[in-house]
Amino acid sequence: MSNFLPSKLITALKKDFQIDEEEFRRIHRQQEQITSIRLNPTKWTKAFENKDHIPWCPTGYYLNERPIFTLDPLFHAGTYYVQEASSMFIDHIIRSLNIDKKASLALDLCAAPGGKSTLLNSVLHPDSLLVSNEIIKTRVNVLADNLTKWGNFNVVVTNNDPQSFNRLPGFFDLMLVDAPCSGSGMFRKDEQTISEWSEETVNLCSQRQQRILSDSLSTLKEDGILIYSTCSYSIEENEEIADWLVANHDMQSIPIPHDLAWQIEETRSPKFQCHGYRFYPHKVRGEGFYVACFRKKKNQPTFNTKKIKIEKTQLDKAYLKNWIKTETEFTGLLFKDDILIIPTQHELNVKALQHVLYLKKAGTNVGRLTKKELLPHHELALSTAISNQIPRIELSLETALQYLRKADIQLTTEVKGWVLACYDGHPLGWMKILPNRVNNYYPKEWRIINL
Ligand SMILES: C[S@@+](CC[C@H](N)C(=O)[O-])C[C@H]1O[C@@H](n2cnc3c(N)ncnc32)[C@H](O)[C@@H]1O
Repeated sequence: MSNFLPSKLITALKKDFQIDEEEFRRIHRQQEQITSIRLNPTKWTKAFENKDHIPWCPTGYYLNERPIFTLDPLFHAGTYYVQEASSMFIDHIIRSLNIDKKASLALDLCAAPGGKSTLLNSVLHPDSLLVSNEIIKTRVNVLADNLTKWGNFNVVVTNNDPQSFNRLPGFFDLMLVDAPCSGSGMFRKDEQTISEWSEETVNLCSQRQQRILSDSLSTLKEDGILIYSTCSYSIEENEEIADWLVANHDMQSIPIPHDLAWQIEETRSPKFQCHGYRFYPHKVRGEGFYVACFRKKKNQPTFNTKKIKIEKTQLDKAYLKNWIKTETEFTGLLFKDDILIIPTQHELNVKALQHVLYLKKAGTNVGRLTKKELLPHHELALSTAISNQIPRIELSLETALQYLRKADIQLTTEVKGWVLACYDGHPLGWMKILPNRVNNYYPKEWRIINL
């Protein structure tokens, strides 16, 4: 593969960053596949104990081989996310800037499929609200599904153009822009990115990155933090964007303290000496990645939430008490016939978002009220807010896979009615146990096929 690495990129990397060409080519020749996962702290599993830790992320682990994740029920239960190791450095950034110490309103602007959103959702303070946005309609479903599996209800998924966030000036404390890029950092994982790489693509990506940022930066509060990242090696998409942010948007670069033994390269941008962090696969156990942090110094008028009307919800909370953990502070909203729960302290924020954006998902969908009963939603089964009083049935690996294929299940049990199908203690979804059969309520569109 290394012979095909674009020579123009290598020449630029040698000139601008003095990379070791031999080592860079050698690592691309090796075709080593690094597999890494990040555990969900609210759905802890011991299945990966004794694996190597990713040094910059306490919940990140390297696996020795790549299992078929689709055949692992714990994957479907949301106990971990398969994520490239370098990008887990965002966990370290949040902790070293103490962003996790207090509740924040956070926006992940380019969020699908949800790797960094699930990370933010875990590392931010639990009283935070995360808004995960994806512009491309066909990619929003996978983002919403991954956040549903992750299980927290302090999340909203939106499907909007970055420009739409101008309608919420000065709203967010934290904004992550993991921008679409030329993808050279993924050369080892995806050979197609090599043939698609050109200087022209790099320049187009750089223009698009500027457009995305200038279209949306007004939504960040004064003194709010911007984390900007790409999986590109090109200076035009990284350090030059950092300079452009300082020159045009009053952003101030923030250094990130880190352990030198991690072999992450700290760079300085050509004009304003902005701090940036580069991950090279011949130096770290991970793929190519760039990240930089900024504080917004510009005076920024803020969105007036007083404009938002809160209508009294008609929901009788007592009706939900058997389904939701007693300690959960939630507000129930009626959306069409479904009941959604969101954290009480974010009711106004969710209403503000609903006012100006297209919401694909808000909080946890608990289910639908029929005349006779609550028909529980799949989101509730995977939610960390679900009551511990709901009956659970532990399935063997074989039966769990049958369940996930939405096949018929045979069970011998005294329990009747709505039951959580569990694997290794973690809910996978609903079953309804009737006198003569078990109804499998795993969503059709989620079922495992062809395996
Ligand atoms: C690098 S990927 C994001 C990966 C994601 N943050 C994660 O960790 O799983 C970039 C995302 O930006 C989206 N995107 C593409 N063009 C965009 C645009 N013009 N404005 C905003 N987002 C865009 C892509 O659809 C893609 O989902």
